[in-house]
Amino acid sequence: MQTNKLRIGTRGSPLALAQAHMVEAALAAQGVETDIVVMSTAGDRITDRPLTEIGGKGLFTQEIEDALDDGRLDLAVHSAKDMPTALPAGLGLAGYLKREDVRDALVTIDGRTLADLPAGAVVGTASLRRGALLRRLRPDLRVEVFRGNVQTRLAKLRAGVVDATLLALAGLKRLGLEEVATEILDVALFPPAVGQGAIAIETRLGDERVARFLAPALDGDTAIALAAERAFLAALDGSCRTPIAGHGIVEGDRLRFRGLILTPDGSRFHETETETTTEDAALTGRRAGDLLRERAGPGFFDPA
Ligand SMILES: NCc1[nH]cc(CCC(=O)O)c1CC(=O)O
Repeated sequence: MQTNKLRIGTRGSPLALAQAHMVEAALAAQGVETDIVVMSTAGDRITDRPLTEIGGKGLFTQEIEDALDDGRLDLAVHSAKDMPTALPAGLGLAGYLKREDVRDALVTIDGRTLADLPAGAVVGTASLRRGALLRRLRPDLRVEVFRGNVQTRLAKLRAGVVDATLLALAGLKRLGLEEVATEILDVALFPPAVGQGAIAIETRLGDERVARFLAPALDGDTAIALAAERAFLAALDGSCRTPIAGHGIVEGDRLRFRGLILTPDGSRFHETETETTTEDAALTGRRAGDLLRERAGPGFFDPA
């Protein structure tokens, strides 16, 4: 028998599942029935090497996108932060749920804040951006590569493998773990990754049926901010090897955008801040990216 349920593809981590359930709930609110299909990706299976070594962001999306492309799925739910700027032919981001808090949180076991951590304390993070921002503020700390999903990282922290870790507050909130955050870091000091806090919904381009069902669940301001941020990332040709932060804030018909690139050791950085109309979001992001690339000059991202 033919079923009209929409099939939602997701990774199987607790955070991915929580996010898929949020999309499911948004669709259920309009009477749209769904099935959640859990898929494993290369990024989930390879957990013993830094992501930069295995080769990029598509790692967490390939298997899901293949299933979307050949019709086994109708939509896929992702953390916007984990989505490459270029998607496979025939697929696109239909939009985003309303964005959660974009900030990073420091987590320590004993309640010490970033300022309280002693010299030499070990901070685990897999993110080049967090590592570079951390080194810029506290060059006396030791930053170590630290992978695994949110629960795995918290378990390593409790086991004493590291003294502290940095996680997206959005993820902690969605997992009901907000209270583990020791310190919520200000965006001025710790600007977020492009897309942080936003849940992206990927669909087949031209699938009008799915687009119609999704439309009421999507948030316009989030889409504007993300258009600027993702254009910024694309202009910088941002790979996993580049510490980049980009943050768009929409207020009425105005968009404020801040972009930052750093060397991995945090010693050098270039930053830009602009305000434009929301209509120019993608252009604003692209110009900011071009500007920083030009200012940084060739070689900025190449390890010396
Ligand atoms: N790369 C993993 C990832 N992708 C999205 C989030 C958090 C949720 C979000 O940013 O929406 C996380 C975990 C983290 O950074 O702590």
